[in-house]
Amino acid sequence: MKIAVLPGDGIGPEVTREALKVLDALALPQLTLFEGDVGGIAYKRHGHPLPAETLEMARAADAVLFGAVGDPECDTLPREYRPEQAILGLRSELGLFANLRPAAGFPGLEDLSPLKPELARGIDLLVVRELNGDVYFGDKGERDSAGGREGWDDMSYNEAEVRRIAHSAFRAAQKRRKKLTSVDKANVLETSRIWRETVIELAGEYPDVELDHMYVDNAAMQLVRSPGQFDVIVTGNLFGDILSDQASACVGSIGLLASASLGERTTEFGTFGLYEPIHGSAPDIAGQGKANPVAAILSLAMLLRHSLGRDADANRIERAVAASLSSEIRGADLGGSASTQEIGDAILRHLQAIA
Ligand SMILES: NC(=O)c1ccc[n+]([C@@H]2O[C@H](COP(=O)([O-])OP(=O)(O)OC[C@H]3O[C@@H](n4cnc5c(N)ncnc54)[C@H](O)[C@@H]3O)[C@@H](O)[C@H]2O)c1
Ligand SMILES: CC(C)[C@H](C(=O)O)[C@@H](O)C(=O)O
Ligand SMILES: [Mg+2]
Repeated sequence: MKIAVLPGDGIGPEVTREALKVLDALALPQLTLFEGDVGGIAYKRHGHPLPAETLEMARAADAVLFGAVGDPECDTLPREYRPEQAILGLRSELGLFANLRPAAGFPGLEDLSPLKPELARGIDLLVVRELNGDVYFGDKGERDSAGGREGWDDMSYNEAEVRRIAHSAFRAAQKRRKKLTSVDKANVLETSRIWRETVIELAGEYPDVELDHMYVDNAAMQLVRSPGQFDVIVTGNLFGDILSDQASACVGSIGLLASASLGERTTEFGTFGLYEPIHGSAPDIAGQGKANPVAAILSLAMLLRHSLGRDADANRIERAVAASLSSEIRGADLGGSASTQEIGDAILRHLQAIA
């Protein structure tokens, strides 16, 4: 089993270190780790945020464990050299079109959510975010206009792109509470009209799944008003990015939510994938030991489940995280004072107790 570890920038290396501690404690046989540079650190060391050797390392692995990219010192570079291009490049080069972002309330954290505790307790949803298309990957640029410099980004989705992510979402719903909400802006966008019509066409193949549609503005509102109504949400790249950060705040902190990015490639043990927290490099707290490593540790659990076929280990990690959170060892993001390392150590202790 080969895992490519790409810690990246800012808090990426800090949270990835804690995830690797947990992985180490599992003492998996025949596991090889490869570590590569990605993001701002890769630009500074190799002149490119996604060096060819990093991409090759990712390709050759069964799974990629990714930290975060983003470095304020790189913000004024031409777009192709900016750290964020590295994660976009990995997602598209590796064909990872389905981004699963689960958000569920943790016992003991209800009072830390900005929502009423009874609402926070009811959150158990999965955002299935399309990851290879939309306005992220359309043509873009800058041109002159009567109003001065004008930036433009093409937004598009074709039927094939919608179909493959919709299949992923319907299948995910079948394994959960069988309810799928497709989120779009079909009252305004042609992209969304094709999206909605294509999802409806596919629904006939999944008669056991209840499908509804919601405009994204309403979805953002419903997510804070009554999040318990959602089971699986399927949406495009941009809307999924925004709604998943919002869902994380409803649960309690962006430091809690993990993600899996999957495509069609399978490995000897499962599905090839890239696993990362939904948060970024958090330059405002980097290097201070304040980052919550839970999202990174839960991303490792998703890696074990989807790419390495190790469900029991994944479940054990998830139980250890839940136990640790309810034991009130929490970081600054959750009103506590535990450091990144102390949170990792606490999870490790719970993991060993669960064995
Ligand atoms: N997948 C990725 O690598 C990824 C994702 C999002 C943002 N980014 C990049 O990260 C940089 C910073 O972006 P941003 O500030 O908008 O988003 P961010 O997610 O990095 O941070 C948003 C806020 O949440 C806090 N936060 C994030 N993760 C946390 C954690 N684990 N524990 C405690 N607090 C945490 C931060 O301190 C900050 O106040 C930018 O360069 C951005 O492009 C990268
Ligand atoms: C850094 C950025 C390109 C990325 C995205 O928008 O997909 C991030 O916000 C995320 O959620 O993974
Ligand atoms: Mg995001």
